[in-house]
Amino acid sequence: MTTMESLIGLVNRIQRACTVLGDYGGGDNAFSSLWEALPSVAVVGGQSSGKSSVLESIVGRDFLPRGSGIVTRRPLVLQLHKTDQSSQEYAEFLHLPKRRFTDFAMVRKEIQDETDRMTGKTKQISPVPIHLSIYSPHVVNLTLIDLPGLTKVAVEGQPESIVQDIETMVRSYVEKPNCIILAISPANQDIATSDAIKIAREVDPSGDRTFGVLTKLDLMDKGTNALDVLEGRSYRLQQPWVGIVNRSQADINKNVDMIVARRKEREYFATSPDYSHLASKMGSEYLAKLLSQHLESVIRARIPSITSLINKSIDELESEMDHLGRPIALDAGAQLYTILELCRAFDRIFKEHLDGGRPGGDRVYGVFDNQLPAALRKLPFDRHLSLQNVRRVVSEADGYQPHLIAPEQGYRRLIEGALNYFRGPAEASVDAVHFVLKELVRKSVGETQELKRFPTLQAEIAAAANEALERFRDESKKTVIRLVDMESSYLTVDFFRRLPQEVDKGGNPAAAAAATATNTDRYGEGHFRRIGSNVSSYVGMVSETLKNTIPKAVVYCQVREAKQSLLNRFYTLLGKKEAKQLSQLLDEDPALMERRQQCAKRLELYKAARDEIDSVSWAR
Ligand SMILES: Nc1nc2c(ncn2[C@@H]2O[C@H](COP(=O)(O)OP(=O)(O)OP(=O)(O)O)[C@@H](O)[C@H]2O)c(=O)[nH]1
Repeated sequence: MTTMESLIGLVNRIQRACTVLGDYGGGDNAFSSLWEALPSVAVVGGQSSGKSSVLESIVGRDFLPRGSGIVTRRPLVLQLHKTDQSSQEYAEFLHLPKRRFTDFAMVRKEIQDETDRMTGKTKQISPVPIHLSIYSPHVVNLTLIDLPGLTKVAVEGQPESIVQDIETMVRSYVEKPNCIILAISPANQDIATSDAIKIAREVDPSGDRTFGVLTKLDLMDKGTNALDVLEGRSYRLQQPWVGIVNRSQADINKNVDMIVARRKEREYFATSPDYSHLASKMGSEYLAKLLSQHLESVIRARIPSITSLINKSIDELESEMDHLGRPIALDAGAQLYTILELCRAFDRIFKEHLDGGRPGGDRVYGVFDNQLPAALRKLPFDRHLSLQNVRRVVSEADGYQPHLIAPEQGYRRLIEGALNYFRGPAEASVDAVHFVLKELVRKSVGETQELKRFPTLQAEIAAAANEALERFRDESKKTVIRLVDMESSYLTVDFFRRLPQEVDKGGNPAAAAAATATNTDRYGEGHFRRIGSNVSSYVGMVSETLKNTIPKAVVYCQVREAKQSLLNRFYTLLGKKEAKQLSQLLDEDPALMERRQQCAKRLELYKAARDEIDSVSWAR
């Protein structure tokens, strides 16, 4: 069953949590304010209009600082908690959580001291509220915010801006649509000149959330009364006006007890010829009940939207926390674990690029399918196997004794010379794949969201990956060059055995004729052209082979290694690092740390608020 206590108590607790976490109205906060979503009652009025007196008579205790000039210089959030009839009255400040004040003179002193702590002993003001809770059987559950009194002139020792500063602070509270305005005006002044009504009218023109309170009824000139105001004829509000008779200065000086004062106030209204017909709706006790009931109904109406604000904020904050990353542990083991997790996250993305799922891996195949064959086609074999060159190479190989049947040495030299050309495309394929892999590392580092918060580690992983790729490239180059060298070191015997001499044996007359011609033409142009063409077909065959084996070597040495052991060496080095070096790797951007801290604080606040709401069972 929802009770007034539980609803107002709930808002009290959320307000306290807000203040602890630096979220209060008028504060400069980058986040949407939960405080602002909560209903509150702000006491507004000109200096000496009787604000403190009203507050004290609602509480039934003297506890507010008194003095001339500006006394209330910080907002005072006064939370009243009704306790069992038998329990002792005490007060507690949020900034002094373990101390219970039973002497209300000490409460007054602490308000003064705490004000001075924030503003110095100057007459400056501060928007940071002081939170005071009063637990008493004589109060109703209610939260009131006492604000500095509106003034028209700065007094000695105050900056000229004070008049405006106070108004700005008061306005920052009362302009919030959730703020109930307790507008205090003295009855011995023309209502048209009331500071409280003036500001209330500006921020709440319809008068929905303004409660007009008329103090000092007893000080009105004889023969006059405030019925025009109290009955709503002078200035109409949606809520009823409440008249009050507080203790006079003389009563205060005589230390007239609050309980006595309340009784006297009741008697005043009961016996007053002007107001006795309104007696049941006048006085500070009635005002307290009225406010409490109103606050309760406002809170009840606001709960669904507060709940949805809280849930929405929690979702937003959690997703922001996920984005920012959770805080890092301090011990070396946990740090190493975090680093390894981050490395793995990067590695996973890198592999996705290679295996598909993310783009880029296909460019490796592009190297094998386009670049390598194109480079092979462009090799200058025509020049190398031109008639002129063939003749020159063969002759040089023969020396003083020209070859008799076939130029074995000449063939070898021509073939070796041609095969040498394959080194270029082989190495170029290695380099091309290297650059594809390097680019994928760069992309993967950028795409690893988790790494964004650790610029140092990000750079180290990129460096380690690139260094590994360099090693794989060296190994790959050695392997492909070896493939080319292997082709030179042992020629395919079958190929030569199948050359035209063998064709002769087939008994083909045309071939036989050609063979005869070969003999006659042995050292002529045709002879060298045939040598060139034989070498060319041999080289063509080797080219086909290499077109297949170079990709195999490149994938084996670079792509496969990158997939399997890109960060292996880095892992080994990590294992040898000391705690300090590990935490250096997890060095975060300070702005990010700050943002996370703020987010975490907020999240804590909203979760606490959600728990508070959950803990109250609502009557639907
Ligand atoms: N007789 C009589 N005196 C009152 C009444 N209300 C306030 N006073 C006196 O008016 C003076 C000012 O009252 P406060 O309650 O201090 O007024 P305030 O608005 O809090 O003043 P500041 O804190 O200075 O802005 C005190 O001397 C009170 O005793 C009232 O209803 N009747």
